Amino acid sequence: MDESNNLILNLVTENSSDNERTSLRSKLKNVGGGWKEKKKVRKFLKKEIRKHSRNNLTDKQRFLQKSITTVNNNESIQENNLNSQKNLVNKAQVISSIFSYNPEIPNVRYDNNSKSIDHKPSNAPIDDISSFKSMGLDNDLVENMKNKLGVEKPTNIQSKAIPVLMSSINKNSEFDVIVQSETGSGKTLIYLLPILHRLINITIDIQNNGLLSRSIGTLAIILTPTRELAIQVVSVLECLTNIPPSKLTSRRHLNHWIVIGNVIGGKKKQSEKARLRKGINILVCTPGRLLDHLQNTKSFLVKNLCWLILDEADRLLELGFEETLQSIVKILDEKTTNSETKKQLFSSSKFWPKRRQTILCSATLKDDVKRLAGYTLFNPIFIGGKDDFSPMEEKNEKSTKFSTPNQLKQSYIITPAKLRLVTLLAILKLTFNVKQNGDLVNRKIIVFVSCCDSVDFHFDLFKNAGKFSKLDGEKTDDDKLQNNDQSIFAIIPAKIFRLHGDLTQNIRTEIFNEFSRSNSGILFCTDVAARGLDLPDVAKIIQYDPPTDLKDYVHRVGRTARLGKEGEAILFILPSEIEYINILKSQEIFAKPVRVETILGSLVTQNERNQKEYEVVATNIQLNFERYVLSNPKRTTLAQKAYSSYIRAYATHTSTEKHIFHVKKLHLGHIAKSFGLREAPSNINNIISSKLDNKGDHKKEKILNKDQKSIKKRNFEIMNEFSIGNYKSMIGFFADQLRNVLNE
Ligand SMILES: Nc1ncnc2c1ncn2[C@@H]1O[C@H](COP(=O)(O)OP(=O)(O)OP(=O)(O)O)[C@@H](O)[C@H]1O
Repeated sequence: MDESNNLILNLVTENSSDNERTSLRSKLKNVGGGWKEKKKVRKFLKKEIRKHSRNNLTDKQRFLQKSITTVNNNESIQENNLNSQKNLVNKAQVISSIFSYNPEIPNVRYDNNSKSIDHKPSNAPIDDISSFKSMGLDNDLVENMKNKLGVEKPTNIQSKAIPVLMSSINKNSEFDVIVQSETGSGKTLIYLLPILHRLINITIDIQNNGLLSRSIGTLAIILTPTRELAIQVVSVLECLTNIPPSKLTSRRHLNHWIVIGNVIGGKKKQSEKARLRKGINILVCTPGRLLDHLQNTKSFLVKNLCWLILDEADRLLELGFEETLQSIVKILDEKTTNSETKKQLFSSSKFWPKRRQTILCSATLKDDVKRLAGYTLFNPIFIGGKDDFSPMEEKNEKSTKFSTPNQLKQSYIITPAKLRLVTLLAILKLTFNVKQNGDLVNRKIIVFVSCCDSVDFHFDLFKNAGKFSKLDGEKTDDDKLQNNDQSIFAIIPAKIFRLHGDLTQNIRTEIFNEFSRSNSGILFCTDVAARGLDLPDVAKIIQYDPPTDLKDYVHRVGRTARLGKEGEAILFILPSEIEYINILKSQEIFAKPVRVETILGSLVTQNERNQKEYEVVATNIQLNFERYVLSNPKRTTLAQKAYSSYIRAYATHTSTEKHIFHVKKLHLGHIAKSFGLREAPSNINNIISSKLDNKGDHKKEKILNKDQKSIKKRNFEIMNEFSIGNYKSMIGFFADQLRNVLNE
């Protein structure tokens, strides 16, 4: 007995290391005697641990421990296991604060002298003599744009690209165009305005001869990678084409025959077929649904197609889309051959294109342009925001860097995994705590995470955890002590939203519209919201998980600082991911470091900050989160799923970044904390290993092959809707990863 006693006194202190605890565990296993004797020893040990730990605690630590004890007492999960020696050790681990055993934060320069940022907006409308009218665009169209969209002066890229597209009207040739420019610089209008200008003038040229009606079929197809973007483009088109009737006879009808519509999946195909049969002249669509209709809807008329637009072209090229895109182009080539009637129609006005024109645009068109151009474009001209326009060959010689708007303030915060959740809360609190004329200012924030399950988890946590003790728990003394922290949740006066590819289309559309319209809110989302979405007045982007592809960094931060407006973006990285900052620098993306202590310090007053009182408050917040997560099996499952999907999504970083973002580098226990869990779920590999257990090599290979095939089949469905990291959908992916490891 004495021996055991010494053992405990030596090992279980607040500062005892993991090794020491492990050694205790192994020694306890060796306690001899019958079960009664063992039970006695264990009981004694538990008592001694508590006594000793209590004696060694400072006031602050005692407060923390008290909170934890209350939490544990309330939690059946913990209680069920209380008698096992294994949990005695785990319990000691729980006591360790989120501020201990964290990896060292790499030394970075926190001064403000790092490369100064040119704050002059780079994507704003330009203040010179150029105007939409001087580009030759139709007067009524320009007026309508001014009245309906408030657009008067072109942006830099618009003043470059629109005249190029317009110039082909009077030439005997048509050229394909690639447009690359910053996010929020107005690329949508670049391709829409010239098309509408032509259609209006065609209407004027050949009115009353019966050729123009919606039954002419689809004249323009605009392809977008997400349904939300398609819906957005349709709404811009509807504004632009809704031109009031003119008194002038020649212009009276203008574009009354132009029908706009979308086919985007997630809706009944039958109703889409019926609309296509009647005729949709400008069709906005996602690739999968378009291909489906091209293959299966006989009445879908594309023989007169004049324009093919690939919005966010590089994304359309990525995994799951490229094959679809090639099939689309092939079918369109076959179906748009010249016939006599078509020749007759096209000779009726000089505004008809001489041949089908293709336009590509994105903020991140780089090396993939050549590949894409190979099968979609003919002799294209490249127009860049910063470069002057040049032929494609020249463009391929240059290596274009990604560019983000000049006025965008970018920063990063190196946060140990255990501190992530409280740091996120502190940033949100800081952002919403800004006052103007005595009132809290409204803010819209987007928080990007890597997977759908993580969106669901954070959405639920930030929506409900603050109300938790009032709703679910009885008020204890500790709750009273924590009252201060309850107000921390309450201080976020914003509605919480979520958006990811796993939600039904109706809900997605509803959320997208509501967040668009509201002037305050926090949107947790996957990269489904990264591309092309024009959500007005977003003040800040938080990349809580770094993107798995550098391009997505540019698109994510591009949801703010649009059209010359100000904006902020902050990136969370783990200490092990610091090299990512060099990757950003190599692309001339300069972010300034922010100290995690500064952010957490904002949770308390200036004075308390100096005494590190914020550690107490932050630990308490974390405890609230954990208590919320563990209080109900559904919430625990949500957290576990989010944790597992996070790990899987982490494994999808591109090969060039694998040395930075490697699952092996993650401390799983610490990551679990960031999902409000006290330990890493042990079933992370179970999904795959249970499938493989007790199977011979041949069978294992068969299972992996099956998974491989099914993931390919699902590629389009899953990847194009950005639902990566969904717990179920990633099983196949994980099998793929496992195969790679086995092959290595
Ligand atoms: N010249 C302009 N003046 C004022 N507003 C404009 C102008 N051009 C476009 N806009 C508006 O700016 C917003 C952003 O435009 P758009 O979505 O086309 O940008 P983008 O370059 O395609 O961005 P992203 O790369 O993120 O897709 C839209 O609301 C659009 O109506």
